[in-house]
Amino acid sequence: MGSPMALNLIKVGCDVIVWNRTKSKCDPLISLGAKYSSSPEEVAANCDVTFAMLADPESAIDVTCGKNGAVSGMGPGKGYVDVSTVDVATSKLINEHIKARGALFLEAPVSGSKKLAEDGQLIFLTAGDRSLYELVSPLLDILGKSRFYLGKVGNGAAMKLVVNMIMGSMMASFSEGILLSKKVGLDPSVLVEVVSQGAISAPMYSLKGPSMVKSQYPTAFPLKHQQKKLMLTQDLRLALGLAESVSQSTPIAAAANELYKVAKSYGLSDEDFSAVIEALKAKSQDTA
Ligand SMILES: NC(=O)C1=CN([C@@H]2O[C@H](COP(=O)(O)OP(=O)(O)OC[C@H]3O[C@@H](n4cnc5c(N)ncnc54)[C@H](OP(=O)(O)O)[C@@H]3O)[C@@H](O)[C@H]2O)C=CC1
Ligand SMILES: O=CC(=O)O
Repeated sequence: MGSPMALNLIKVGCDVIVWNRTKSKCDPLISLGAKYSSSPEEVAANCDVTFAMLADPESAIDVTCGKNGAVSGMGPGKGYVDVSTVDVATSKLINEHIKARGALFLEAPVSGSKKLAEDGQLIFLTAGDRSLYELVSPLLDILGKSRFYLGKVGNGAAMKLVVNMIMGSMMASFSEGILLSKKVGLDPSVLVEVVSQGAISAPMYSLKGPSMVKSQYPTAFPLKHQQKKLMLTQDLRLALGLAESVSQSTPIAAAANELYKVAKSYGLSDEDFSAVIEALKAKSQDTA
């Protein structure tokens, strides 16, 4: 997600300095004009505004607050925008560390997949320092199609987790429908078409349904990332934690989460999250 976002900034002529743990992934950006710094600290020291796009809460904290982390390069007049998906507590922790250096902080997780990042069509769910939000709005408008300012730090993270919780449950339910339609002798491709025309139509169903019917799961939002955690399961887990923290019952999301865990155990971590349907196929065979 970070690469296409940086690329879009380079394309419009922004001065971009990049860092990534695996440096080779910066090379295409460097060849297109980005400069490279050897640590998050150096990036932050050399930039007015630093964007972070990291896998999960652990890496977001490490890259910000760890050794040679971005915090060490921050200071008054600078801003830190974390666009990673993290939980509320992580975002608040990062905010505290950035603020302690006299800098501004904005959390800005994104809704949208790799293709939407490439196309500059992300949706930003921001919260934190309003003045930083206003300062970076022109950049967010290059990277995305809409932006929401949601108030105090934590609200952006919470909104992102709620959205992905709904998405995870929707995909699990859609998978059940595809398999049930097939089992009762219907053509699941027709089901996808019917759904696309009605009140429950969703771009996600129209986009992923045709390949799910063919048991293909071209990866857009991976079931997992390199660290062997399920990306969506991570988001569902964080969303369930959020619900728990306010005693909100979320039985549908909890059931969906179990399915994603089964999908992982079937070795589907590298596939798109729509591969959760395979977990249901396997379950049906188990009980046949
Ligand atoms: N993919 C998607 O469709 C969407 C993803 N998101 C969110 O965006 C974020 C990034 O996702 P995505 O780009 O797909 O994930 P990737 O796995 O492709 O990228 C993760 C990034 O985090 C870095 N990273 C991971 N662990 C560490 C660590 N311990 N220290 C330093 N760097 C680390 C990786 O570095 P390295 O290259 O060295 O491994 C890489 O740059 C996640 O929070 C995800 O939930 C949000 C919306 C959509
Ligand atoms: O986080 C994933 C997305 O599609 O949004």
